[in-house]
Amino acid sequence: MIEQQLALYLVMGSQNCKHDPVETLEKAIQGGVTFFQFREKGLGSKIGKEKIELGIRLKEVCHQYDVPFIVNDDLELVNELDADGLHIGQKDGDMKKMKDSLKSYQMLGVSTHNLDEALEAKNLGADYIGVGPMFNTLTKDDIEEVNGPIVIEEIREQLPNVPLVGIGGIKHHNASQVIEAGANGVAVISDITQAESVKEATERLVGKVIRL
Ligand SMILES: Cc1ncc(COP(=O)(O)OP(=O)(O)O)c(N)n1
Ligand SMILES: Cc1ncsc1CCOP(=O)(O)O
Ligand SMILES: [Mg+2]
Repeated sequence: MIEQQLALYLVMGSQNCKHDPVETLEKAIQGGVTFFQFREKGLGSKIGKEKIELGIRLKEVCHQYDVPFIVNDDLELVNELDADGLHIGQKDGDMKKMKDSLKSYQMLGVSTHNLDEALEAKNLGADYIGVGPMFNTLTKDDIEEVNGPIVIEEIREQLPNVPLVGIGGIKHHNASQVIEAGANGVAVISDITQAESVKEATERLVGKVIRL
């Protein structure tokens, strides 16, 4: 189930959006987004009450279309919004503690950059693993080295059944490389959030990630 849901994963905060964030999410879901992460972070992002209010509206949109609503980094916000899960990176705290703090219906996603981190994340009970950066990106300024879809191939060889998603610099013209390497899906920010037509940009990506 989660393997199919990960097909087209939108990661987004208001700071990423060319248009209104709630509209952006709705159009993206109508275009084919299947999984969502609220990542309100960095320059221009909302904080405090405004962040919570935006989270509430984005979760409503997700649930209207049966799309899981995941929160980036912040366990407190997961609880406040009763999100469907938490996504954490290697520097976001004790993975085991985070996993244990979640409710049984909440998923844990973990960011990794190589096979060793993926094996550790799997052992600690990650429900899915993000791998990146696949390609160069200007969206996140503290990215690790770009090693490309080959890292997905290495992880897939050792972990044939783990739900995997690639992230970083993924656009409609390179998304199929990530899927062919063995990912269940791609996670995207700017190719969708910066598009003039969010729905059309999403539809272009769908064509590259759905296995026929
Ligand atoms: C699906 C997915 N994969 C990777 C990341 C990156 O997480 P992290 O390294 O913790 O960086 P931030 O996103 O917190 O800046 C992600 N968010 N989602
Ligand atoms: C959150 C994150 N984690 C690794 S790269 C990245 C940014 C992805 O953004 P884009 O899809 O615009 O390259
Ligand atoms: Mg993080």
